[in-house]
Amino acid sequence: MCLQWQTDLTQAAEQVLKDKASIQGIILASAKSTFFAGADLKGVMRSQASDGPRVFTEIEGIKKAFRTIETLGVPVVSCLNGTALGGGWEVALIGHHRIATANPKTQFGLPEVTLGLIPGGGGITKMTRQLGLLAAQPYVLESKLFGPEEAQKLGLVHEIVASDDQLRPRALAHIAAAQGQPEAAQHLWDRKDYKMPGGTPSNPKIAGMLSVAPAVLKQKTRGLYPAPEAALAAMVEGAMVDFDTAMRIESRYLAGLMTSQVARNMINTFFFNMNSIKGGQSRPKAAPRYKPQKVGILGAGMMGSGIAYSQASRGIATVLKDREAAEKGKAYSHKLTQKRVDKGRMTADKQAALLSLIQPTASASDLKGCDLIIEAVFENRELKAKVTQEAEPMLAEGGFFASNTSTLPISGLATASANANKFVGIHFFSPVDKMQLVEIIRGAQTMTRRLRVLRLRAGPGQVADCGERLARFLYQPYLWHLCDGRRGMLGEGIPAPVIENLAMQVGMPVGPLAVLDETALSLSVHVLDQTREDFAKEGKTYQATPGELLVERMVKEHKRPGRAAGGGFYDYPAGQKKVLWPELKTRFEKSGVSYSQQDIKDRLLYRQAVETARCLQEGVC
Ligand SMILES: CCCCCCCCCCCCC[C@H](O)CC(=O)SCCNC(=O)CCNC(=O)[C@H](O)C(C)(C)COP(=O)(O)OP(=O)(O)OC[C@H]1O[C@@H](n2cnc3c(N)ncnc32)[C@H](O)[C@@H]1OP(=O)(O)O
Repeated sequence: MCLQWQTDLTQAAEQVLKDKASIQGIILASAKSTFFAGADLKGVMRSQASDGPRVFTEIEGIKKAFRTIETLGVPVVSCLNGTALGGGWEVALIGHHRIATANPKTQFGLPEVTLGLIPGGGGITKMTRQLGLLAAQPYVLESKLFGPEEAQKLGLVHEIVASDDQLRPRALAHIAAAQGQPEAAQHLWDRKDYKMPGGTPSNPKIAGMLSVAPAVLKQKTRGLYPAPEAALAAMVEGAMVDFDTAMRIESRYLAGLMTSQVARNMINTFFFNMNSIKGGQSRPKAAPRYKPQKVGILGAGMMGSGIAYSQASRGIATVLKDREAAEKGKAYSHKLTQKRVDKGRMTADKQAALLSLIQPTASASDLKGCDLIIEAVFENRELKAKVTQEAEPMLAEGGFFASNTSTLPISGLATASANANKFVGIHFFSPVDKMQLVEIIRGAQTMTRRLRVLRLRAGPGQVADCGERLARFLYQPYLWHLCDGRRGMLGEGIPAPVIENLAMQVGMPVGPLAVLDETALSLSVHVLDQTREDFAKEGKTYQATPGELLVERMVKEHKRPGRAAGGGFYDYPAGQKKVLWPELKTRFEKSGVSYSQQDIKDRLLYRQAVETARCLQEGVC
């Protein structure tokens, strides 16, 4: 929906109006494999708050042309050969009759709110009038997309054809059959006898539900996303007025959002940046994709067991080695898959096939022939060196070795390896089966080519390539510094519930103290001890931060090592929700400490911004 398209649309609408007498019907079709991708998001990115009035006029201009076509008095048929999203679906909705090609890859719907916008090209008004205020909500407020079959069930598509070449003949046949039938040239909502399915907001049942809808929505958005709130308002306000006024209400809300910083940020992040990542922007262009045939995992703790699951679920033969816990580690994959089997999301056969790929063992000789071995043992240099030296000789010709360490410098660990140039960090995140990020860390001697191959091999999702940043890694120091600031606040005497709640209010999924509990306070203390030792070896003294000292007290003095060990900043009563450890109040809170909620929010976010900028500066990609 770029400017050129807007001009062409206006001209086409003026033309059909002139030629009205000689037109029997109109076919909307696309010359591309995608039917229509909607508003020009690059154009939206360029808009500023001061463009509001102009954007409102543009939106209204587009909808006036839509209206000219759909109220001309002739049947309009949309031939949907492919995906129609956002403004693209709104174009499809001009048609009184919609025919789609059967294709499981085709997507229809209104993704606007995921981009900080609303379907203000008629999408809200028309979907609400077609489906009703309640049934339309998932499609408008939650951007639920749907394929041709679901569209047909919803009455949004009227015919499905097997192939694109059948679209035009079917459309022509429909137009021929519709001659002399005025209702075939009219939308449902333009008919005199139209009634909104389920009722309008004046219906007491609907009114009751609508009275709680803003609160329910706010619980989900925490008031941080303006688009879903605007979409709900446009739906409800629009349902109380005539069609044209409803369309204008939509346009007003959309113009405000389209020229907002929030929408620009969301479009940039969730569309353009995500597309670049998915398209492998930083991957080498020429290197072929590669999948290891056999992977060895050393250590069947929480991380090792999760990594074994992640490899096996991608069809990779996996050897899980642990002196005592290998069977237990494999049982973790059984537990994960059993939940899916129980819910009918996985067949028992598929579960059995996945589990058969995991070979638990206590013997290093079973690692023979692995083309990748990932060490995931306890964060202890001596232990890591020992298992590296034991396992490395088992690697297949050309194979390489990786450490899943989250805290220890790769170059240092690589000194235990006979092939430091084939030694890298592959850092998975906990819980491995859920977390998309995998961090690849180059040691000082890691061959770049090795790293490139690895980036194509790596785990579940996105990969960050970071050199050995600040002698630790990308995400870990990121989290470290963030959490350090936050636990430091607790040390200043700020009440723990205030820190946790304000973090959630700025958009974090859980509070920082909860995150620290998950990653284990004992791990932080272990790193602190190791850092002190490292400094001491160089004749220096490490000055621990207030945050580090607080966690050290939690672990060493109060015996609160974290969630896995039964409790940390939180208590975890069995079968109940976690609660903040009541003694935090007496041990850390300082009565009379003064703080501003806004300052705390800013501190939480500034730290994140500074760390992100530092990553960019250091070329992490
Ligand atoms: C001054 C302010 C200007 C104001 C403009 C006023 C316009 C007014 C319009 C108002 C009325 C309508 C309002 C409407 O309700 C709002 C919207 O429509 S929001 C947009 C909703 N659409 C989407 O979210 C779809 C986005 N696209 C996709 O999901 C996918 O591209 C696809 C359609 C599923 C196709 O996928 P693929 O085949 O894999 O193709 P690619 O994704 O690789 O895309 C190829 C290429 O095209 C670029 N591109 C795709 N869609 C858009 C887009 N909507 N805007 C801009 N560019 C788009 C994509 O980035 C790729 O580019 P490349 O990487 O090759 O450079």
